[in-house]
Amino acid sequence: MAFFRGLTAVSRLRSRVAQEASTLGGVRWLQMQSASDLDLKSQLQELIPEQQDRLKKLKSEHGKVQLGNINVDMVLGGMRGMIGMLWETSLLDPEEGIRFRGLSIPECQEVLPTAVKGGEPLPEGLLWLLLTGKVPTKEQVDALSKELLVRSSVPAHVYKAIDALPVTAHPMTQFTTGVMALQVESEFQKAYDKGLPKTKFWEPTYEDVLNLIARLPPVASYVYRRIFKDGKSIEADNSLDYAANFSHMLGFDDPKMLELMRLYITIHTDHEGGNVSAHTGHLDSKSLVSAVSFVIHSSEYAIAVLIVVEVGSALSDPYLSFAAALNGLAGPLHGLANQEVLLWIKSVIEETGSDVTTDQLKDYVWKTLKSGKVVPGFGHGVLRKTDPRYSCQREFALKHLPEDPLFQLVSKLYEVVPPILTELGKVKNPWPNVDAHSGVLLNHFGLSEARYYTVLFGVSRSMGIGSQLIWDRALGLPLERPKSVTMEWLENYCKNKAA
Ligand SMILES: CC(=O)SCCNC(=O)CCNC(=O)[C@H](O)C(C)(C)COP(=O)(O)OP(=O)(O)OC[C@H]1O[C@@H](n2cnc3c(N)ncnc32)[C@H](O)[C@@H]1OP(=O)(O)O
Ligand SMILES: O=C([O-])CC(=O)C(=O)O
Repeated sequence: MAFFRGLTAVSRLRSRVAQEASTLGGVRWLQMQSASDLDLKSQLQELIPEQQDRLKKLKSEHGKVQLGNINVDMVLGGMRGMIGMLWETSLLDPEEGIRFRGLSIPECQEVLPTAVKGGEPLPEGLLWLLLTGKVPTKEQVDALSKELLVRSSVPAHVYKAIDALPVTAHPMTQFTTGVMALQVESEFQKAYDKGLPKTKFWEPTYEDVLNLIARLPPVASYVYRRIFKDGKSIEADNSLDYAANFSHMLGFDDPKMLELMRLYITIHTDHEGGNVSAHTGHLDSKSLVSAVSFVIHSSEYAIAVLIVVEVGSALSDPYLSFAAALNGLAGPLHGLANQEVLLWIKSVIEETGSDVTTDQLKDYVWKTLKSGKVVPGFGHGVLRKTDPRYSCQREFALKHLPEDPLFQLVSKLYEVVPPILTELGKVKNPWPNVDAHSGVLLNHFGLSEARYYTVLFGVSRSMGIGSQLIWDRALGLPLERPKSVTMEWLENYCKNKAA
């Protein structure tokens, strides 16, 4: 499998598609693609043996090669910089940001199929790329859109489980509850119970992941309409692609909003494996935590959970893993930051009025810091430059909503916040991250309920976490179980080392 790097890779890709197209007669080639060319699972079936051999070779030839030293700071500092996990779908560079299977965000915007000419990439295309490492044709993307649509029906008990919660429950609580309720349909769990051999684990995992991704938009929009629109839900429009249909079910049909949703879902999918949500999903056994927390909310649902717990800690299915991931995403230092940013921006305006001056903004940032809070949307655990996900959202705003007052405030914050964070002397990255920008874009098109934003993030992240989970099973990756130590152990170790 080719993993493409840099712009040269993009041109290589382009010429490969062009070559094949001309050999077989241009557009006709596209029409002549066989059913298996258009079927994602068949594509994976071909790729998996190759990758299994690759991993085997890596292990046998280079298994003992050292990847660096672990020091005490790393152990005490949240494992920053420690390489400890295989994650095939994306890789994060501190300076240039995320690459999905080797392609940067601008490169994805250039080569992935779009719904409108020159528009934003279709997230189905990114899903195909994450899973196969290959840039799909428009026909492949359309086939995947249809496949997701076919898989998208949600059993009634899911909505009942959500309805068991008070309408005031946080949207993420309601959303995760819906995901947990979907779990009762897990193909993986059924196959595992029947004694499916390990070599075939990836197949029901694939079914679960695709079903999960397909069913998240109806569940997520149900939560939105339940909380903010008096429970009046909107039917899916089967003529639309994944992101557009999601936007439609939420109640937003402006063509620019559909484009925003395509961009939003594309860029939030994956951020290599060490971020809180991806790592939690990968770790699997953490799912038990979310399973148990659910029992508190709904007795109807608790029955499902108790069945799951029997297999959960050994090999959790994609629903359990993803629910665990969502619980991590719901933390304010991670995915909840996009909610926090808009609320914070609105609080600035509340305090200073809409014509906020640079000095007023500086004062407000200092006030936030002095009250012991972080400035949401700035800083990062890995990145050391402006997040390219921020930059592409800024490009979108410059193109579609340059006059929006909140966008202008976000632009002002870009100038004001980094020098202040730098002045603190401890912040490793003073630049904005993805969450600094998304809220004002959504708000512009009428999706102004900030508390809901992390649900959108969750829908998108299912594509990254789900894709890697399929590969985890295909490659037979083992249970993750790093070693922990006590302070006493570290003190003794360091004393002995010094002696
Ligand atoms: C999708 C995402 O998850 S992107 C991140 C979304 N989160 C946010 O935007 C919240 C604001 N940002 C932050 O809290 C942090 O920058 C994080 C959590 C993203 C990264 O944390 P770390 O890797 O620990 O960052 P870093 O090493 O720079 O932290 C050093 C110090 O600077 C502080 N710091 C970092 N960013 C900020 C910030 N935006 N505002 C105030 N202080 C900050 C940290 O709290 C830490 O302080 P401490 O030593 O007193 O505990
Ligand atoms: O990479 C991280 O730690 C956080 C982040 O930006 C993401 O998960 O999207």
